[in-house]
Amino acid sequence: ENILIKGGTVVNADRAFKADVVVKGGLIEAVGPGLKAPKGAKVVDATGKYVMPGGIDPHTHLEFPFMGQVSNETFLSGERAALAGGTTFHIDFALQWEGSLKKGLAEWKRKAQRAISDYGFHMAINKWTSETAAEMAEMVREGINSFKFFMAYKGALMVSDELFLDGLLACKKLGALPMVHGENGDAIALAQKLTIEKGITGPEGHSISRPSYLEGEATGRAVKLARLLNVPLYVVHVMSKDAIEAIEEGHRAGQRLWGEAVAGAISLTDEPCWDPDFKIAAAHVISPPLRSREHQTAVKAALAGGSLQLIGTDHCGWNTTQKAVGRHDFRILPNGIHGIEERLHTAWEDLVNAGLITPPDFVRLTSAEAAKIFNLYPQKGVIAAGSDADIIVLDPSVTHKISVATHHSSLDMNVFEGKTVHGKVTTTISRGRLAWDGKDILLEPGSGRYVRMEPFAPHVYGGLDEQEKRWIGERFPYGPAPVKRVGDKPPRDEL
Ligand SMILES: NC(=O)NCCC(=O)O
Ligand SMILES: [Zn+2]
Repeated sequence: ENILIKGGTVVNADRAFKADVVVKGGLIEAVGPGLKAPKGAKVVDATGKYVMPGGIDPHTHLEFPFMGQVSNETFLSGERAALAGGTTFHIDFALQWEGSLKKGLAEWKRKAQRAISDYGFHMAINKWTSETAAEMAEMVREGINSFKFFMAYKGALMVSDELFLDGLLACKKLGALPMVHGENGDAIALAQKLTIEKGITGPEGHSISRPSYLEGEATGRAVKLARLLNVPLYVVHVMSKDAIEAIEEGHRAGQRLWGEAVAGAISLTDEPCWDPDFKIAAAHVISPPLRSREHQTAVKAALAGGSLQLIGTDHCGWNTTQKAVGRHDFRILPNGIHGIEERLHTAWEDLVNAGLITPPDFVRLTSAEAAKIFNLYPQKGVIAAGSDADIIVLDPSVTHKISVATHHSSLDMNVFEGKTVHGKVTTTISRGRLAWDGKDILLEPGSGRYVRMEPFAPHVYGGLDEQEKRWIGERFPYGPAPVKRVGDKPPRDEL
């Protein structure tokens, strides 16, 4: 498909400028003023609109097997929702399967057979076997450059500090990025038991038993363990002031450290978890939990100020019947909320329209930074000649209300129900294909593509070797050489 996008304002992470964009053969062919339409090209009129790189969602769980069920949102329905909301690439979390990473990857490739957009995988590790380090290397050869470790979910996905440390070292050797879910799983398991014993069994018990300081504690621990080994670290779904402070402390210590906010934490609070209607309360259960307005304000300030660097969703879509399993015990209520379709619209409303960030900041937070971290830049995350033609057109003058009645997700609830947003994605182009025309999704099931992500992303690992060669003392306790003391005999090989 050849496409000319005419008359818009192109927004990249560094600047916004008036330009046309020509798309040919799945790539952006040219960006500049007064471009001519190639033969047979569709013309998209972007006058008065923003032309931006498609959204990259670094955190999704489609068809996620978790807490005894499989989340309802599939690759097909989830990507339809994503494209309608302007997200053209997402990274889904494959899980180690029966102890094997290879089996996990095969299982997630099977799930993605009906995909329609570009996607990639992270791999989560929860067991360390004699095969794990070798399998991690094999995953990197397969195009996975990030591994996730859960400090929460005791008895299921939770890892010990020992496993996490092994994982950090293995990641560093491979040039892969470790990711961490920071919540203290042991303490939460006990707090859950005590909450149930008090007679609190509903969704509010989920929030009560997961206080923000347990998120802060685990995030701080993860940050310090990464500091000990000098390994870059990515903290997923930061929900609290406490976790932000732990990340800021790591930044002050000079660590390579990224913090991800999720759409829900920017636009929602935990108040609905106390709603008398179980359906509404249950729909808002996610881990770490949504929090009070004070924490929401801190998350937005951290995105505006630079302590958090990107926005994902943690999209994990459960239907009300699936959530209903936890009606009398929040410990078995499937955790997770959605956002893959809403993320760009809600972030535009609550960050750009609210005057907290500029349109280029928006592109950095929703697309460019993720592309850099996961080593896809400038293939993705920028409107430039030679880049993948993953493009959105956003009309800032269109107002709409988010609703289950109009969303494209397969879910029967919407946690953003009734929210009015100013600005709408009217066109989405996925790898040069017109994917969304403001009314319909135009792509065929199975036309999606797995995208490899190579290790040693310059944005993450660039210069680390040189840094370590030069470090002495506290920040690099293993070198550069032991102190030679008076009276010590030289080692044998020096005699
Ligand atoms: N976040 C959540 O509640 N569900 C998905 C699993 C995870 O990311 O922790
Ligand atoms: Zn997640």
